Amino acid sequence: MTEYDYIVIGGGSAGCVAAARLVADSGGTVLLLEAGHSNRHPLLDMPPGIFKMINGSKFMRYHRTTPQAHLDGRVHDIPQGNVLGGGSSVNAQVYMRGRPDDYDQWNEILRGNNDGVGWGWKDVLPHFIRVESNNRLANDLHGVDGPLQVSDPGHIDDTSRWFVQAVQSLGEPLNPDFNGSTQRGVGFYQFTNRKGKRSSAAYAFISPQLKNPRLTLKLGAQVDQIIIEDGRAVGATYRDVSGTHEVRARREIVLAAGALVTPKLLMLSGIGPGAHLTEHGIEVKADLAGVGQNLIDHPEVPITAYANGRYGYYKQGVGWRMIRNGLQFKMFGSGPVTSAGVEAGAFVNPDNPKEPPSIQAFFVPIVYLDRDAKVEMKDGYGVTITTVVVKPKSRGEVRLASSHPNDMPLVSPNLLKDPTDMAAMVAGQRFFLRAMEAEPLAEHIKKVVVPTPNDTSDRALTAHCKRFVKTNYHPAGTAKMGADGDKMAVLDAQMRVRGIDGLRVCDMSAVPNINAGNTNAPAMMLGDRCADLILGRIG
Ligand SMILES: Cc1cc2nc3c(=O)[nH]c(=O)nc-3n(C[C@H](O)[C@H](O)[C@H](O)COP(=O)(O)OP(=O)(O)OC[C@H]3O[C@@H](n4cnc5c(N)ncnc54)[C@H](O)[C@@H]3O)c2cc1C
Repeated sequence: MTEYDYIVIGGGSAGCVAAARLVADSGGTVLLLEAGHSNRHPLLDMPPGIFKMINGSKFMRYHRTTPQAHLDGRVHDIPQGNVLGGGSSVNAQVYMRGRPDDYDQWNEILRGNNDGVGWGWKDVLPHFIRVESNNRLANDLHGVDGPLQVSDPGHIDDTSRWFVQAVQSLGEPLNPDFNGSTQRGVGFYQFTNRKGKRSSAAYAFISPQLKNPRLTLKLGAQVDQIIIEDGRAVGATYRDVSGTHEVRARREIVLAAGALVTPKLLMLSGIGPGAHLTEHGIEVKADLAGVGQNLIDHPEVPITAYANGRYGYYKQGVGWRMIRNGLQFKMFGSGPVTSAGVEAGAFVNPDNPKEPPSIQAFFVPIVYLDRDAKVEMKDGYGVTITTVVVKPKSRGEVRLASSHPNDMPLVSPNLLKDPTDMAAMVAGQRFFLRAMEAEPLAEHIKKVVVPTPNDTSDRALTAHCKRFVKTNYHPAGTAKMGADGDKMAVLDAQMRVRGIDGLRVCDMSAVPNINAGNTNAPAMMLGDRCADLILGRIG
């Protein structure tokens, strides 16, 4: 049987960062087990490749929700990365951290019994900075020499500029840095790519370590279980094309299989709600009621419109336009191939602009609906604004379908179930329907088709949201850190699984609450911090 000092399970955004740091700084050996494919593929490298993959690709694992009663029984997809780099290899690359108060809230939750480990903004900011290499911003909030390439969009479509101007005409300020001193406003996002190439966790963190003899990377290695002996995590079993293997960890195991699979693996290993495990014939090693609970995701609802001219990215990825764009990129390193397909966005609070933003918006220069949106729409030139509730109150859960590792977990995200989330989303939809009617965007719009703009009553917009709400791809919180007195806490402030030695969780499962914004950068921060905790460099 093979032994390593550390085993990292899941080579996604957090797992790659943690593994790379442990290889570089611990002096020990590290085994990184990743179930998915290699990240070396042109579609993954190209910033807009996501739009070719989102509706069907081997690089994604398509989780399905259970029927959502509050959405009239609808079932929707939750795609997650199935590739080295995880979400960071397939995502839309928007670089976002959230707000300082997101992390100060975690700190409050953990205050009192945190072993001196702070989780406030001042504690996490150094990790964001260390990871980052920004191509425009250099100040006390941004890093310029980290491994992760963060850049302004390589190409900006005219429609994105019209959107930014339209939202300003509604009274929102232009924001040059959504990760700066204030989140509110409209502007152009920054992205985890550079010069037309994605900067995933795989490229930024693992590639530089590939020749390091202390790193062993196994792809296509699906972990089935963590081996627990006498209350300590000592190894894992995984399967690949050559069969089933058992590996051992001398020091620690770090679990980072993502917020939907991490709780499944904990439960398959006997760590979770006792009654639920017993129901599936699994021996209980640690009765932790919180495993799989507290599932948080950002709900997203589209507004789509046809354009009255040949605007946006429709057909830019097929036929002669694809050849022209490819040539432009090869010869000059510019053009649509350098855009992630999303360039502009906004953070607003339609109910009270003086309060922190409640809604994030993404402007997409195509007609864009997910594969499970059951609506007949003709192809054509157009644009989409998706609105996202940034601090949702709804909570869902992940449970086991069976004790068989091949079965996907049962996922119930309960998006928009809490009435305050629905009210925020309806207000967001109403606000951005106005943006579609504001100049200079309005003069290029032929017709808004989803939702029907003729009826913006609460009743009609609520029905629209129930019909179209889907994931913004940010599941989180299913193995949360929490204080000693919190019966639902799975991890302590050092990301250690309560009641089990030698096991930490460092992916988006670990967060007590979701940050107000996209989640790739926070996942990388968690991976970096977990490595520091293991190395004894915090607290
Ligand atoms: C389509 C899409 C678009 C997104 N867009 C953005 C965006 O623009 N900006 C942003 O900031 N965030 C975005 N996100 C979200 C962000 O990428 C994720 O929140 C982040 O990558 C999560 O990191 P993680 O480490 O928690 O999990 P992941 O990155 O999902 O890593 C989990 C890893 O574990 C592996 N794994 C799973 N099961 C097993 C197993 N049994 N054994 C071994 N390995 C296993 C998976 O293959 C995966 O590589 C997007 C996500 C998706 C899917």
